[in-house]
Amino acid sequence: MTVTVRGLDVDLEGRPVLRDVSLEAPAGTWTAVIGPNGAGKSTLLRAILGLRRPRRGTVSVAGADPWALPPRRRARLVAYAPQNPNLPPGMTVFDYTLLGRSPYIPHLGRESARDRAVATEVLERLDLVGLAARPLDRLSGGERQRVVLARALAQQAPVLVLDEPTTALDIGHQQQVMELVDRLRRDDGLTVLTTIHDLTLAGQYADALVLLSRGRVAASGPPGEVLTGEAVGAHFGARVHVAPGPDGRPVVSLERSCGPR
Ligand SMILES: Nc1ncnc2c1ncn2[C@@H]1O[C@H](COP(=O)(O)OP(=O)(O)OP(=O)(O)O)[C@@H](O)[C@H]1O
Repeated sequence: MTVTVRGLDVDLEGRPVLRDVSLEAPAGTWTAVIGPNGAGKSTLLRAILGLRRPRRGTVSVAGADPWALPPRRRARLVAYAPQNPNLPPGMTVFDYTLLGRSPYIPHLGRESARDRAVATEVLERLDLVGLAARPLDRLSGGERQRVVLARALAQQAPVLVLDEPTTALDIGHQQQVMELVDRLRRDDGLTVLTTIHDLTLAGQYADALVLLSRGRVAASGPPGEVLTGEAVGAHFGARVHVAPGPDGRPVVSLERSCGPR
């Protein structure tokens, strides 16, 4: 399902946070929104989720305005793994994952065997089965992050929105999560939108990058075009070396200044 944003302005507490932002994420593609802290990346995702009302411009998910959709219909269309979710202490990993099935469970009804099977399968795919009975407040940071992703995947929505999905993960789990999302994108045609600070990881997995800077799109397109040393220098204030990796996608490394030892 295609996600389209056109000429979006969002204000928060009377301050402009997004200005004239446009992007198009065709069905079955992965778009990564990158940019420095405070650039407006999470706000853009929240506008796409229908959680922030634009001052101007439009958002369309599969032709629908997410702001206007009833929450259950919206949740069947778009799944979201936030950066800092509210995790009810005491709730188990399995029950939290099962919350992803809420849009399919009738009001005052109970989850079905299929809902439980979907939750179990997602936990298996994320290496979390051994933690299924563990309360959320007794997990490591990386385990918590994978559980939040598990809940979003259990939602089985055609659009997956992930806000910084790998920040707390070790390199093995980063690869596991990125590969899993990429497989779902290819096999089930999911449209993936993610913010991500690791520019090399963004360039490796995304079909397109959108570089946000001070609330505006500074560049967008294939990773090799967006991730240049000049752009990273200008918008992140970082000195980096960008070179094509083995697969031709850009690898971004920090350049250390050569001072006296
Ligand atoms: N609820 C809010 N009310 C007012 N201002 C907000 C609110 N949430 C975020 N902002 C401001 O909006 C701007 C964009 O924030 P946002 O969280 O979208 O940035 P970001 O690019 O995701 O940053 P980061 O990389 O640090 O997560 C920031 O200046 C932030 O202080």
